[in-house]
Amino acid sequence: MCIHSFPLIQAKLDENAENALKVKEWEVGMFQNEMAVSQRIKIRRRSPTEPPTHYVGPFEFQLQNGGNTPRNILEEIVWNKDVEVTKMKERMPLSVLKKAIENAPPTRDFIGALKAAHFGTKLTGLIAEVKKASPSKGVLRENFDPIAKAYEKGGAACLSVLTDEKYFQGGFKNLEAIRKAGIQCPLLCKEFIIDAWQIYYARTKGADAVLLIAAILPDLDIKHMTKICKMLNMAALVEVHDEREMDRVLEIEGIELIDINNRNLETFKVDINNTKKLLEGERGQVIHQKDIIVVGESALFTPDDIAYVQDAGIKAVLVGESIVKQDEPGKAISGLFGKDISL
Ligand SMILES: O=C(O)c1ccccc1NCC(=O)[C@H](O)[C@H](O)COP(=O)(O)O
Repeated sequence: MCIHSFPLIQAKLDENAENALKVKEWEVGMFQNEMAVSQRIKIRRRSPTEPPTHYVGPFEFQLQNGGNTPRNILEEIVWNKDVEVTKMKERMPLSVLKKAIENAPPTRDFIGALKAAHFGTKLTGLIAEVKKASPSKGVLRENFDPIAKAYEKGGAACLSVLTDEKYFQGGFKNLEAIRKAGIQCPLLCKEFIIDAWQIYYARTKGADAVLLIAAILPDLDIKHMTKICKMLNMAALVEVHDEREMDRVLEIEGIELIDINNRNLETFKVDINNTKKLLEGERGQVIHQKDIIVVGESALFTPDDIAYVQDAGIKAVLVGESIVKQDEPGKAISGLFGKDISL
């Protein structure tokens, strides 16, 4: 019997084929991408003037000329990341990473650590960031070798480690070194993830969680990557900056951890009111119903800042600059919270 006798099955097959095609189109950056536009993602995956090297079905891509300068820093980072990841994938195919993961030590429970910190103390759990430099602030700290230990001693629940070399002077070597130094805190790989391969790679380097940025990933990618994280026993911290991104992410099933970035990654403008704005009204209710842990991120400098975002409904904060720049980062944590949170 022919499949056309079963219209429902045929419809499902058509839908799957259409989804697969959409993913492919997204991956090869077709026409600045219909799908990205429909989700109002302004960040293009790669420079539109690169030579067409991909095919979808019978069609060869004719990428349009023009607009080959990144429109903002985030787009520039993503275009560079695309080139970097393509080269890394050639050197280290997924099959090699999967083999390495088979023998890797188990991951640590990132979400569990944040919940324990929050529900144990009723304070916000701290994700302390190991960040040498950033595009907006330049070099923040020359030497941060002992900083992870100081953070842990100072009461951090988890650590965030920048692994991008070009823009943040970070690296996977830092992630590996921190893991090998006997740090117990779960580790977030703070990267610009545009390809699922990077999640496997992060896992081989000791990450317990990865960052997925809604401004650069369409829903299908977030969905797919979240599933990969679950499969690898890792947490996915999904970053949003505006209402549109928050609404998209709240529609995706299985999201457990959302981070509201107070920094606009296209303009560098920071505003901690952003956290409050995105948690108000119906969005806050949905987050509560779905039992999602929300992290407040960027530009948090004082106990008043922490109290403000906590009152808005966040359960954890991700903090870089205000503690990484201090001579004694452990003590800086107490200063930030207005009390010793290591007890
Ligand atoms: O900080 C930047 O300049 C930046 C530019 C482009 C993409 C990401 C960027 N930063 C990542 C972050 O948002 C921060 O590292 C993180 O939120 C911590 O912020 P802070 O406590 O203000 O250092």
